[in-house]
Amino acid sequence: MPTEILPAIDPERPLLILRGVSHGYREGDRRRPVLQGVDGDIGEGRFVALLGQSGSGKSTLLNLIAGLDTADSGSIMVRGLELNRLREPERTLFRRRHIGFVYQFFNLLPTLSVLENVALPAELNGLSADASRRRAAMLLEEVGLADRLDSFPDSLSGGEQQRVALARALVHDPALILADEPTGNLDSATGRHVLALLDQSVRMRGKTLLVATHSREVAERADAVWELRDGRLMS
Ligand SMILES: Nc1ncnc2c1ncn2[C@@H]1O[C@H](COP(=O)(O)OP(=O)(O)OP(=O)(O)O)[C@@H](O)[C@H]1O
Repeated sequence: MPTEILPAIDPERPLLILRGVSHGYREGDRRRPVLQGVDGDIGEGRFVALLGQSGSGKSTLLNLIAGLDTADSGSIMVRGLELNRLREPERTLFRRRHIGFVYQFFNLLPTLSVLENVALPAELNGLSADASRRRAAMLLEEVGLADRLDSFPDSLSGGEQQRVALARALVHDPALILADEPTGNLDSATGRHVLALLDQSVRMRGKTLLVATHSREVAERADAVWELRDGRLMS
C-alpha cells in the first residue's frame, strides 16, 4: 500500500484536539450512547491520564483517537489531520505512522522474536530491515532487555512483555502514544517500573501520552487528569 496517500500532518498544529466527540454502539435496533460530546486538548510532550469507571468509555475514546473506529459525530484532529474525514486505508496508515499503542495484555505476536516484534512497526513504515532491527535493539536495551532479543514473548514475564510492547510503541517515533491500562495486568512493583518507562518517554523523548487507567499512581504522575463521566470529560 503506498504511504503517499496519507495527508500530511502539520507539526505546527496542536497535537490532539477533540470537539464534541460522540459515539455509541448498536444494541438491538437502537444505539446506546457511550461518549456524548467529549471536548479536550493535549499539547505536545504532555502526559494525560484518562480515568473513569468501568464502562465509562475510556477504551472507546482511545480506539477513536487511534483511528481504529470512526466517531458517530464530532471532530478528532491530530496535528491538523481530521480523522473522521479519512477513509479506512488512510486511517490504517495514520495509525501505523503516528500512533504507538500499549495494551493491557501486551498483544505481542507470539511467532516473532522480541527483536522482530519491536522492529515490525518500523519496517511497516518503510525503514529497511537492518535499520529497523538496529533501532529496535537500541530501544530494547533502553528498557533493560538487551539480553532477550531472540526470546519469544511467551517465555517473558508480564513486566518484560510490557517493556517489549513499550519499545514497539516507540520504534517508529510516533506523535502520540496511547496506552490502555498498561499496568492493569502487572503487580504493583512491575507496574511502577513500566509507569516510570512510560513517563520517561514523555520527559526525555518529548512524546505525548494518553493513558487510560484505574490507577491513582498513574494519575499522580500525569500532567493532567481527564475523567470520563456520563459520556463527557471532567478535568
Ligand atoms: N464493540 C462494542 N460493541 C458493543 N458495545 C461495546 C463495544 N465496545 C464497548 N462497548 C460498550 O461500551 C461501553 C464502554 O466500553 P469501554 O470499553 O470503552 O469502557 P472502559 O471505560 O474502557 O471500561 P473498562 O475500564 O472496564 O475497561 C461499555 O458499556 C461496553 O460494554
